[in-house]
Amino acid sequence: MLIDSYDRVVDYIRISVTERCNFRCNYCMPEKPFSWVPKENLLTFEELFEFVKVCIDEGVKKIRITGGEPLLREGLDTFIKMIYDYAPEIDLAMTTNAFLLKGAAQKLKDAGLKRINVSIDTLKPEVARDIAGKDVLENVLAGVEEALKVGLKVKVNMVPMKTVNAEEIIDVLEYCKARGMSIRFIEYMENQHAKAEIKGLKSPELLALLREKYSFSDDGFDGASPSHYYTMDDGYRFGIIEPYEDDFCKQCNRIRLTAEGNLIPCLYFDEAMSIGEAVKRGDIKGATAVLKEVVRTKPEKNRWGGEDGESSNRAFYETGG
Ligand SMILES: Nc1nc2c(ncn2[C@@H]2O[C@H](COP(=O)(O)OP(=O)(O)OP(=O)(O)O)[C@@H](O)[C@H]2O)c(=O)[nH]1
Ligand SMILES: C[S@@+](CC[C@H](N)C(=O)[O-])C[C@H]1O[C@@H](n2cnc3c(N)ncnc32)[C@H](O)[C@@H]1O
Ligand code: SF4
Ligand code: SF4
Repeated sequence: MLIDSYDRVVDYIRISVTERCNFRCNYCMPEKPFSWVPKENLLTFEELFEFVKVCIDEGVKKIRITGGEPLLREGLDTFIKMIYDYAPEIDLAMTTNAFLLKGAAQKLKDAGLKRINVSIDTLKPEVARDIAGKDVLENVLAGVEEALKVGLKVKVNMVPMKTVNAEEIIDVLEYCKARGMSIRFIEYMENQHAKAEIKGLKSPELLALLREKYSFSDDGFDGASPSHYYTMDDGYRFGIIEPYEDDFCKQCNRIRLTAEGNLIPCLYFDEAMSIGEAVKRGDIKGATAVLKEVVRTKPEKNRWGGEDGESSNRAFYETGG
């Protein structure tokens, strides 16, 4: 079992399979990402799988495939099937922008993927174009319908931003509710890659807007999720993720792996250790030692808040969110 120095069990790994993306969301990526990881530095799915087996053998129970946009990586369904065949009980999930999902959903479901989290920031085509840098909404919504049709569980993530999509939070919530999908509003995190003018909506502002229409109770946190949950009178549940907070860090159960094999102990921490070289030369013992060291050095909580709050140079599209 992987236990960190604060007695937290680490049983969730988020694996970014590419940092590339077919969107340029202005809160996540600069218009021209400067340096993509060269293809030869990426871990192949076979190499990744060798490491995934170690993680599962060490007690990992939840694996999330993310990116960049994971659906851009060819052969993803084969990778998912490798994991599923090795450990069918794993909570195998993916976070995606859904642009390519319509054509991929059935294959992914057949391969063993259980659920997906989709980013939907707006239901207006022109707003989606402004955020993502191209016309994306039609494909995204078609992808979501297909995922539901093939039986994947779907959650939605929305980043509410002032003067961009704040007025749509009820519409997006209702869209999700009508389809039985839970929604989590993610507070915008400032970062050096995002468009400078963006101003995110903070949780109290969001709650005030939602209270104008609904009444709901505060359920607090649920397990290890960073999301704070609320239940409306009719039983529908929505969440708010305040990544700057650290009250959910006590339950933290996760580490992150980038596409080139950097293992990150905490979101937005600059520290990372590479398993890439060890895995590439077939040194699984070496990779396991790095995994254990990363878990051992996992910090108690993030360092964003407070007077000496820090930020990271690493972008969401590199860490996988
Ligand atoms: N501060 C902080 N924020 C996180 C962490 N994990 C996820 N988030 C935030 O939540 C967003 C959405 O995460 P998802 O990719 O949907 O994954 P998840 O929340 O683990 O999903 P579930 O397994 O469905 O609960 C991320 O982009 C982050 O903004 C974390 O460990 N710390
Ligand atoms: C980096 S994306 C990767 C997966 C996929 N491309 C997607 O968009 O779902 C993962 C999550 O990070 C969130 N994200 C990206 N930049 C963010 C920011 N600056 N603040 C808050 N959330 C952000 C996205 O909304 C998305 O839900
Ligand atoms: S949020 Fe996801 S879809 Fe948007 S640019 Fe970042 S990685 Fe791509
Ligand atoms: S901020 Fe770091 S310690 Fe806190 S939940 Fe996220 S990864 Fe875990």
